Amino acid sequence: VKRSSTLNNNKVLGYPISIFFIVVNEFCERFSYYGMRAVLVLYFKYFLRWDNDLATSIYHTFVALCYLTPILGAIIADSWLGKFKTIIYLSIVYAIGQVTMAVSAIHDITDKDRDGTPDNMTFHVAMSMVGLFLIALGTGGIKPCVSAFGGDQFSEHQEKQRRTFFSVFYLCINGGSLLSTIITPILRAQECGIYTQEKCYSLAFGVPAALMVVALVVFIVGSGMYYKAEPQGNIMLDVCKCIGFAISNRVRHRGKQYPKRKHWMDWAEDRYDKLLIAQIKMVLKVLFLYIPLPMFWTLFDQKGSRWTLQATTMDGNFGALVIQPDQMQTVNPILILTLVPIMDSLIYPLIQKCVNFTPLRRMTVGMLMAAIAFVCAGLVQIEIDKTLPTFPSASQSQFVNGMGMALNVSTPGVYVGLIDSSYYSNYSLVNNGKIIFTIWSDTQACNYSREFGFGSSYTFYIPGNLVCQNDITATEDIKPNTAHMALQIPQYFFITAGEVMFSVTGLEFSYSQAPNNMKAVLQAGWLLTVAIGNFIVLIVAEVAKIPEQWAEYILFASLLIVVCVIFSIMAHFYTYINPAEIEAQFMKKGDDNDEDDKKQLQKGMEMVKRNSTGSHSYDGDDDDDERKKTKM
Ligand SMILES: CC(C)C[C@H](NC(=O)[C@@H](N)CC(C)C)C(=O)O
Repeated sequence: VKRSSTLNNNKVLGYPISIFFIVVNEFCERFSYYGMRAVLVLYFKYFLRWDNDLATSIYHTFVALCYLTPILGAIIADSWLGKFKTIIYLSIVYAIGQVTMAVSAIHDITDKDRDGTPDNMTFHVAMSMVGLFLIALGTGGIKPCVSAFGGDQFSEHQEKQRRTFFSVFYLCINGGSLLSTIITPILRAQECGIYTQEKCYSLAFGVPAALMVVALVVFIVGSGMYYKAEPQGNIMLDVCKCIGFAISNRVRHRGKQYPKRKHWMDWAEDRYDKLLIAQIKMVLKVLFLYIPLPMFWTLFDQKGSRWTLQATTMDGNFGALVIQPDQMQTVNPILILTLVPIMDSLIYPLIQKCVNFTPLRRMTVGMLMAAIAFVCAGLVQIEIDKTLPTFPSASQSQFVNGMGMALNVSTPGVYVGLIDSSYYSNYSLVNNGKIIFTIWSDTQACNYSREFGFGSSYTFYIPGNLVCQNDITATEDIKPNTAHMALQIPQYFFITAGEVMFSVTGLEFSYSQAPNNMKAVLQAGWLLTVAIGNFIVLIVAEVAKIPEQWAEYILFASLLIVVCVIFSIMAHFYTYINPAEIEAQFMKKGDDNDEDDKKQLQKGMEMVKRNSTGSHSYDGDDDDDERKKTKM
């Protein structure tokens, strides 16, 4: 009741103006986050000089932390500061973190001997770690609050608009991330510096830092237009105490002499408010439903690891466009930008005409799509395996020096090294396309050029009487990749279609099914499934150790199908609720006399009980009156 009366009336096309500031804020924040993340591993490797393993471990730890901190942000928002203030304060922390990263990447700060490399690496490492910690705290902390705060701007009867908002919100996430993952690698490739010119990581981190400041400013500008729900005390502490009491009370009253209660949480009724118990029941029902969900993210997040590695064994030549393996990941946000509007305006309404395509059904189909994507990945892997020998590592080449003197070999960006007489160089990694090597000794120098295909590997024999281009013979150790990267498009299509059905729907579902005072907490619970999904990738990759990559893809697909079946059974027994209506039954308590109180409480409890036994179903209709009839 309070909510509809305090929502401001500034609307455009039926949408509150305030959401404009929220979606722009999300666009800039995601630009900041994904832009920084895009160059992070390279920064670890080439600036901090870490090896691949350390760089990868710290990167994944950082990503996992970003999905664990939402719990903290949600607790602060729902129990203490409210969403608005939490977003402001944690955005400041976030922006400081981004600026810290940008400063940590200025090599000149400690480059006393001015040779282009930092002299006090401990300083840069320490600053980077502090920066990353603040970013994880900020980005994770605000994430559940921003989406829930956006949802708060709609009144109860604006269910359709709220659903569209979550779709637009998702578009902004992907628009921001797409733009930044294109821009920051370009910035990183620039050279900058005061004393010496080096790869410009400070600019690649600085622009995301600036965008985070813009995100904060935009959010503050909208301040006067937001509906700001007040936090209702330390709700999480109350929830924990209430659950604890219900369990201990149940254990204390084990005997047959004690009458059974319908729900184990009802054992808390002796001490706790019935409204709180009803709200906890709503949250627990949704959290229970979340249990199988991490498996979806386990598959989804392998786009950035396994699928990118798969792309390294493929041919990225698209004619006018040459795609690098890690650039294939941009197919996901590009497809999101196309698929979300198509799904919302065409596919969902069409399916809705034939079946009641409820949120949980959409999520189930989304999981199946992800499983199909991994079957596609497995099939592509089988194709690739037909074309791949096992030795040596792809995209590398070596030189064998047949001359009577030591030789130096280099190409722009790669110094193959000094090769002793009658000895061979290490394998060096070079780009695809035409590469010109400069070979020089004490007495002569020459250029040798050659076309390199994706993933190919060569050994070059430099004869004793080197004149150059025509004298060097090459053996092809590994043929160029022949499986084309376009083969990955179907798997990207399915995983992204799955993401739209699963993730966009899940975001809105988590909001709509949460009681008013725990909206951010449930959003954080949703994000926790992403964090757990990422840990499962690490565990399965470590434990399973499947020698054939295609078999690993099929294993993941099969696991998701099993989980999907379990989820669909659980979803079958879930009944959609309208938390506000249930809460309203309890809220009336203060207004009515005791007798009415009892009736209202009885009615509210009945409602929760009916809902928990699964006697009602979600009706995809957006008409408010109709919705009330079928849902309640
Ligand atoms: C919960 C997140 C995984 C959801 C969302 N991610 C996406 O929308 C991805 N399609 C982005 C892509 C660039 C990986 C997010 O909030 O970042």
